Amino acid sequence: MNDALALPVGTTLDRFIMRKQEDFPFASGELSQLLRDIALAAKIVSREISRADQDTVGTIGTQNVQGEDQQKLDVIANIRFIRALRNGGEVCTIVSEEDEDLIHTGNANAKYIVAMDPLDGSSNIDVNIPVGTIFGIYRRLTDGGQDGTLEDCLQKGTQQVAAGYILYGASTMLVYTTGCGVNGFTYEPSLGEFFLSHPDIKIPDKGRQYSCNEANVSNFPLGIQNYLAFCREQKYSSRYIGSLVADFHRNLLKGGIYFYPASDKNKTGKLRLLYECNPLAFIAEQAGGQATDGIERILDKTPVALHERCPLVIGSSEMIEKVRKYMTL
Ligand SMILES: O=P(O)(O)OC[C@H]1O[C@](O)(COP(=O)(O)O)[C@@H](O)[C@@H]1O
Ligand SMILES: [Mg+2]
Ligand SMILES: [Mg+2]
Repeated sequence: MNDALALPVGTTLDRFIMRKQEDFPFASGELSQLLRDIALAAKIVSREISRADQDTVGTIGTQNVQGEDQQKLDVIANIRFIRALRNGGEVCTIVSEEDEDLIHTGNANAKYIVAMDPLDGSSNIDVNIPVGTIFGIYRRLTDGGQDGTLEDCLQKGTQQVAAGYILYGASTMLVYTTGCGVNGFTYEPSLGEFFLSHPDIKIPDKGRQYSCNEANVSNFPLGIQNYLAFCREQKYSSRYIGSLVADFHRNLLKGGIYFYPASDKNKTGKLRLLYECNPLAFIAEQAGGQATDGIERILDKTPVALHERCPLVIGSSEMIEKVRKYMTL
């Protein structure tokens, strides 16, 4: 039973989390606290992003494990989320896009693992285009008293206990699920609070927008090329911000499809299974949509490496089904 409908728009995130916890008599409050820790880090990063001065704009001269130049805000966001999760005490180990290896927080008895993309849409930071943060939360498999292990971190997306994203756009929004529907909260900086603004989000079964980097189309799988031709025939609108969180968020609210398929340039796609595809796939499905690699359900994939990539096709259910048909013709 999703009780979000019982809580009016304007309810604070804190109150919402508390109310949700009441639905789970055996809940111990640790996941609730973890969600609050994430919201705290989001408020700080939102402030950093809106500053846009020499401390936050530009590259930092280092590369991450993906070989991408790290933007200052990639590193700032990474530090801020790690610090909030460490100080919060509910997370034992973190997987981050910006760190090659596991980050152990020292909270050896903590129950949770977080996989995160601290700053998504890095190529858009310096030009004031919306960027985001993406996170997936798992319960560890191993006993407490030790750091989380690779086994704890390489769980299927179906094992997520919660997932969400923060969108740093015209306003800062936190959208998340704990497996009982999807809710969106808008940040009010002058009050320092997130307020429920989008209760019980449902993605339309069908949309008229598609998002992909068409520059790579010539070496997309034939099924995807044919689906794109279908979208054009249908006179669907092409919308591509180049920030996954922002493109996904628009499609979540209005209906539509985002895809980043495999191509000659990115043999296994570009996006990372653990901290980009799995969290957004959980949200998409909880909102009534779907997420696949073109054919297979993202959440059923068994991860084998922390930073592995996979093709992503995500959004309105009927559009994902259409892609699957084209891909299996
Ligand atoms: O520039 P491209 O190839 O279109 O890729 C854009 C995609 O890459 C990303 O920027 C990858 O995420 P990061 O910025 O976190 O590395 C997505 O947000 C976006 O959808
Ligand atoms: Mg990203
Ligand atoms: Mg990133």
